[in-house]
Amino acid sequence: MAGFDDLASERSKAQFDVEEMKVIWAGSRHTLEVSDRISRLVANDPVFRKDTRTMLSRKDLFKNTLRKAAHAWKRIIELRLSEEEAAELRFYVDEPAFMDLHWGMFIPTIKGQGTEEQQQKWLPLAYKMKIIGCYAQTELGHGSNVQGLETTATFDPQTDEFIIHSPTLTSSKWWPGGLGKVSTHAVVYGRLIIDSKDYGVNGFIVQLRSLDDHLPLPGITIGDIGMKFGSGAYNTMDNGVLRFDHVRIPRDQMLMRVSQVTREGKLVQSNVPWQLVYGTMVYVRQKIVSDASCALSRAVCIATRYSAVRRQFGLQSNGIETQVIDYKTQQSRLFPLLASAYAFRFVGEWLKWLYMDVNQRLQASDFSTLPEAHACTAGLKSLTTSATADGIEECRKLCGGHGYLCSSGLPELFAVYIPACTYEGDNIVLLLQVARFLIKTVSQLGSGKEPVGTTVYMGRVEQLMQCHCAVQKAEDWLKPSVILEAFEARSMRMSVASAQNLAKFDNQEEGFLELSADLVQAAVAHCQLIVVSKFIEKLQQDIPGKGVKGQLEALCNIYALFILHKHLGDFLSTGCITPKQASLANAQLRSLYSQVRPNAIALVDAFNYTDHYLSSVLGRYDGNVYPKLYEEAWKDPLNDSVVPDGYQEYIQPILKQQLRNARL
Ligand SMILES: CCCCCCCCCC/C=C\CCCCC/C=C/C(=O)SCCNC(=O)CCNC(=O)[C@H](O)C(C)(C)COP(=O)(O)OP(=O)(O)OC[C@H]1O[C@@H](n2cnc3c(N)ncnc32)[C@H](O)[C@@H]1OP(=O)(O)O
Ligand SMILES: Cc1cc2nc3c(=O)[nH]c(=O)nc-3n(C[C@H](O)[C@H](O)[C@H](O)COP(=O)(O)OP(=O)(O)OC[C@H]3O[C@@H](n4cnc5c(N)ncnc54)[C@H](O)[C@@H]3O)c2cc1C
Repeated sequence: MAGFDDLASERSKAQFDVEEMKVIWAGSRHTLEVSDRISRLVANDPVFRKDTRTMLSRKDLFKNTLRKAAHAWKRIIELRLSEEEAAELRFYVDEPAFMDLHWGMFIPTIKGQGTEEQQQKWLPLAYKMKIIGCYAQTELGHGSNVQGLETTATFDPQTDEFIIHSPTLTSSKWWPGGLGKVSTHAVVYGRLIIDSKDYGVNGFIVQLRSLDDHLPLPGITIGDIGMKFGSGAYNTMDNGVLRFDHVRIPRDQMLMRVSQVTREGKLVQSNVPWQLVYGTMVYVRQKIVSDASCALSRAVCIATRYSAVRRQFGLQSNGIETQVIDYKTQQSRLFPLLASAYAFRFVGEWLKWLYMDVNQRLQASDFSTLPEAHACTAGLKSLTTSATADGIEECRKLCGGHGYLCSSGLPELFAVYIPACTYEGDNIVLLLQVARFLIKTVSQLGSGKEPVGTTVYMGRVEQLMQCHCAVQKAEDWLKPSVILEAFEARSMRMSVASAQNLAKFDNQEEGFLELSADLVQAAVAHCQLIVVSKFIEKLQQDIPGKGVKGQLEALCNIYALFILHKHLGDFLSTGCITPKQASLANAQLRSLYSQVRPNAIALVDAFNYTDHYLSSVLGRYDGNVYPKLYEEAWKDPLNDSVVPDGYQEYIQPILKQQLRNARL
């Protein structure tokens, strides 16, 4: 049987220790053990089946999600799972649901923006799921522009309460996940008004529904905002609409870590920067970067396995056609995505560390690294989600016609993933934040304030503005120092050029708007440098296992040279490399593809995904694609009857020419 033999033979060709690569991918032996155990637990539980998801009506789909969420919670309690194991279980259940927002945003917001007392009051309730919360920031009229939110929270000194109100239609909360049908509580972002004075946006804990009968509390109008892109996909989530009509909450339900309102109605600022009100977004953006490597690797795993099973043209002497993975065009589209999945994994790991480091500093009242953390999370969220969304679609095309079938798993993965380019900050809006940070850094060069963190390279501005790439032969592109210098010089020169162009404007804000398309490109260049440099740093660690390091080096070089090839215009126009060096990079890339080719299947096996998680007939571990595709087709409800419903009303009259006769 084609698929079985092909994948078995591919696996036997691997030149590295797959089990050790699994550890590298997972992050540690411990994480691998947990994710392996929990993914199998989910895969073997019939309640977590997901093969009918794309065929259910919205109501049935949603109820099924509720059933799975309740079952997941039951299993978490029964098995006494740790926080880490519970998070893995929710991940492998693989269905966007209110739980994501409760655990992923509501709880972190209370932890990050609540005082000690507020945490003590609310967190135990939330941890035990006695209340279910969501994150209600975006409104019908404003999402990106958080300072433009219109919901008001007016302090009433008579009663020691805030009055939460939606003064306009556009102030309706719109989009929050989990809000539409499930959440009992929300962190609501609104304008703090004291004595008619507007103190800007803050977070408030508001109860939305009765804990007895789930009905909305007085003054609250609430519902789901309707069907979203694709079948199944994100429609398991109840993204909601919410309006307040003078709803009163006690004063102590304003999240008061950043600023406090006293009983007398005085606003007291604590020593933490006001930007901490935006802290949950930084936390989630960091998570989204790790999630990007999961979504991309999932699509790549499907496309790689299928490319080894699928054969087209080129009869060989043994009468067998060529595996499509052997076509150079297939490799040049697929292997950069494989390399990107690994690159995003490692930059995600680093970003997690950076976030923890910033958090520890914040506890010790050191706020110095917050701007860098904001820029890195915003930029990398944008870079990785855009590349992943495009990458999933490319994987669909790599699978030819069968990739368009829901049973390939790719259409739903694409539909569920693409909003990541929008939620937690539109990707362009976020890159503009990075650009502001870069322009600020460039403007401070020479002022005595040394660039820090990921902008340290900018301290070598003179060298980077003048350096010439030393590549003379294709293999020179394999040297990490050569790659790093080219990426640093490109980023430096693009930022400096943007800053110089900006300086020509009398009004900096106007200049920023006028040059924003170029500024976005400079931000992308900086973020790509971060990804490349973190991959290179990873390779400097001790990497055990036969051949593992060699494979990762090849992937790192593929990622870097692919980006160089894709953005050749930047590298050439800034004079970082010559056209001859560009063509040597291309030759090296081709040679790297040949190096990865025999290891491709093993490199995707190292993700350690179960067939349940992949939910793809094309990506099956055993490669048994054709019989399963055939089998899946017959499961479609349209095939329940041989003659379709509607035959007599709509097909028969055409065939019998009754319709034409009626018109004549
Ligand atoms: C097949 C089935 C598969 C199923 C898979 C299921 C898997 C599920 C896995 C899901 C994974 C993740 C789940 C995600 C769920 C997502 C739910 C979505 C939630 C949301 O979207 S919540 C809403 C998010 N909203 C936004 O992000 C809004 C974006 N806008 C902003 O962030 C800001 O308004 C702004 C930054 C764009 C601008 O703000 P503004 O106040 O105008 O500020 P500026 O004037 O520009 O800046 C002022 C200074 O503040 C600094 N700053 C800005 N932001 C921050 C920050 N966050 N932290 C620190 N500092 C910040 C800025 O740099 C300026 O500083 P300066 O004065 O220059 O020094
Ligand atoms: C599936 C999904 C789940 C979500 N979940 C939540 C949730 O749980 N809680 C919550 O509060 N919100 C949630 N959101 C809302 C989400 O955070 C916002 O949609 C997002 O921040 C983008 O804001 P917007 O919709 O206002 O886009 P807009 O800002 O209106 O963007 C429209 C266009 O304008 C451009 N644009 C906007 N501003 C600028 C600028 N300054 N310069 C240049 N171009 C600009 C953008 O690039 C984009 O092309 C969710 C959204 C989705 C799609």
